[in-house]
Amino acid sequence: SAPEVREAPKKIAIIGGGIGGTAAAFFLRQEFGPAVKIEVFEAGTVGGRLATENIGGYEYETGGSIIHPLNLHMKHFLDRLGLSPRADVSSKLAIFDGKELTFEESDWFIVNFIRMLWRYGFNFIRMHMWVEGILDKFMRIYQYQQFGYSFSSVEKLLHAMGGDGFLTLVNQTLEEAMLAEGFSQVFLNDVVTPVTRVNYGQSVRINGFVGAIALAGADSGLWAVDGGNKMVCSGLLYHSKAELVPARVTAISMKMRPSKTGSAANFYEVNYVGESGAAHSTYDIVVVATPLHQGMSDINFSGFSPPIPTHFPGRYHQTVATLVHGLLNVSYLGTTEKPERFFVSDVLTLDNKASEIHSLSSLNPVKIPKGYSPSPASQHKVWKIFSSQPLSQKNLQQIFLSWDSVSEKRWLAYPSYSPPHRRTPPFILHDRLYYLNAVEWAASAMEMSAISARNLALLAHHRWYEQTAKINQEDLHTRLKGEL
Ligand SMILES: Cc1cc2nc3c(=O)[nH]c(=O)nc-3n(C[C@H](O)[C@H](O)[C@H](O)COP(=O)(O)OP(=O)(O)OC[C@H]3O[C@@H](n4cnc5c(N)ncnc54)[C@H](O)[C@@H]3O)c2cc1C
Ligand SMILES: CC(C)=CCC/C(C)=C/CC/C(C)=C/CSC[C@H](N)C(=O)O
Repeated sequence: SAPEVREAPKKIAIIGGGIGGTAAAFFLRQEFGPAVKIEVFEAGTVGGRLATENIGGYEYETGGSIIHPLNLHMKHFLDRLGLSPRADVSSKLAIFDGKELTFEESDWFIVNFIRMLWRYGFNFIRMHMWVEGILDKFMRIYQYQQFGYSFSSVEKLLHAMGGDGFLTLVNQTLEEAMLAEGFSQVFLNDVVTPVTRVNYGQSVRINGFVGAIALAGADSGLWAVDGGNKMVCSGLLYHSKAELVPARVTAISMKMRPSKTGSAANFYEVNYVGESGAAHSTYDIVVVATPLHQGMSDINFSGFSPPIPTHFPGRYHQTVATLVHGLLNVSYLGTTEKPERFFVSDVLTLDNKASEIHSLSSLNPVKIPKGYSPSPASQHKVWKIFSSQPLSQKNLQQIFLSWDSVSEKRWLAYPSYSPPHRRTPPFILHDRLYYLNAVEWAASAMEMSAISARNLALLAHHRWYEQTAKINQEDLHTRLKGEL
C-alpha cells in the first residue's frame, strides 16, 4: 500500500524579526509551500541588531554593518529582493595604543606589505592563508544546504563543515589556536587583538572559530546594503508573505488536542502582549529567533519535559555604539599630522589600560550621495566609537574638539565568548520547537543567522515529513565531491 502522506503544517510562528527570523520566514516558505500561514512576532523593530540612526537627515548603521564577500546567503537575498550593495568609499586604517598611532596604513599597498613583513615576518601572509583555509571549509555548508541536508545541533553543523578541527577551534581560544599554528605573541598583541576588539569587543581569548570570523571581517571586499542592512529583513518578510505580529511573546507552552486518527497530537500555544493587550495563538511549528539569554528575551516555556530554561547559561557582551557628529581632536591620537591631511577612517586599538575605546571609525551614510568622497578630520563628520562602557563627557571632550550631536546605543551585541564552552544551546528545544540563535555561540554574524535559518527550515521540514536521510549525514564533503 502507498505510504501515508502526512498533512502539511497549517501554522508556523517565528519569534523575532531580525535577520535570523526573517530569513527563517523566507526559507520556511520555500520548504513548506504557499499554503502554510507564517507569523513573525517582533517586540521592537524589524531588523533587530541591524539598525540605523538618523543624523542630519542621513541614516547610519549602528549595529551589524559589514558583510563578507563570501557570505552567499546575504548575497542571494539581495538578488532575490532587488537590493544592491552600497557604493564603495575608500578607507584607511590605523592602530592606536592609547597614546599614539602604532601603525598607519599607507595609500601604497607595497609600503604596507613591506612594513608588515619587516615587523612581523611571514605572520601576516600566513594569517591570510590560515583564515582562507577556514573559510574554504566554511563554504561547504552552502553545498550541503543546496542538496537539502540539515543538522540537528551546532556541533554537528560545525563538524560537517570542518571536521574535528572546527570542534577543536570552538573549544579553544583564538590565542591558543594561533600560537599552536606558530604565530608570534607580538603579532597576536599588535595585529590580531585590535581586530577582535573592533569586531567582537573582546580579546584574543574568544573562541578560535569566531576569532577566524573576526579576522575575515577585516578582509578586503567587505560590503553593506545600499539603503541600510535592515532592508534585507523587511524585504524577506514581504517576500515570504509572512504576517508581522507587532507583539512581545511572553510564553510558549505545549498543548494536546485529539487528532482525526484518534491519537492525541501536540501543538504549541504562543502567548503574547501587543498593542491591544494579551492574546494567544496555536502553531504546529515554532522557531525562536532571538537569543534566550539574560536581558535579551524573557520567554517562559511551560509544560515541557525536560524543562526548557528561559535563559541558557552564558551572557551577551555589551558593546556601546556612540555616534558623534563632530570635529575630531587628532592630537588625542598622538599624531602631529594636520587635520586637513588626516584621512584615517578606522582606528583600531591595542588591549591596554590607556585604551578606553575599542575603535573609532568615520561613518558613511547607508546611501552614498552623488559625488561623495572621504573627507579629512578637519571637517565635521559622523564618527562611531565602540566601547564596552558608555562614554563619559570627559571621554568625549578628549576625543572631539566640538560636536553638535551624540547618540548612544547600548547593545547586548554578541555572546561573551570564553572557551571551552560548556555546551552550545540546542537547535531543537522540543519536537517541533526550534532555536535559531544557538548558532551564535560558534560565531555571531548576519550570515551565521542566515545559515542557521536555512538549516532550521530544512530540519523542520525533514522532521515533519520524517525524511531522516537528510539529517546529520556523515562525510558529506567526500560524498558530494564532484556534484555541482
Ligand atoms: C554593534 C554590532 C555590530 C555588529 N556588526 C556586525 C557586522 O558588521 N557584520 C555582521 O555580520 N554581524 C554583525 N553583528 C552581529 C549581527 O548584527 C547579529 O549576529 C545578527 O544581526 C543577529 O540577528 P538575529 O536576527 O539572529 O537576532 P536579532 O537581530 O537580535 O533579532 C531578534 C529579534 O527578536 C526580537 N525579540 C526579542 N525577544 C522577543 C520576544 N519575546 N517577542 C518578540 N520579539 C522578540 C528583538 O526585538 C529582535 O528584533 C553586529 C552586532 C552588533 C550589536
Ligand atoms: C560568517 C563569515 C564567514 C564572515 C563574516 C565576517 C564578518 C563580516 C565579521 C564581522 C562580525 C562582527 C560582529 C563585526 C562587528 S563590528 C563591524 C565593523 N567593524 C563596524 O565597525 O561596525
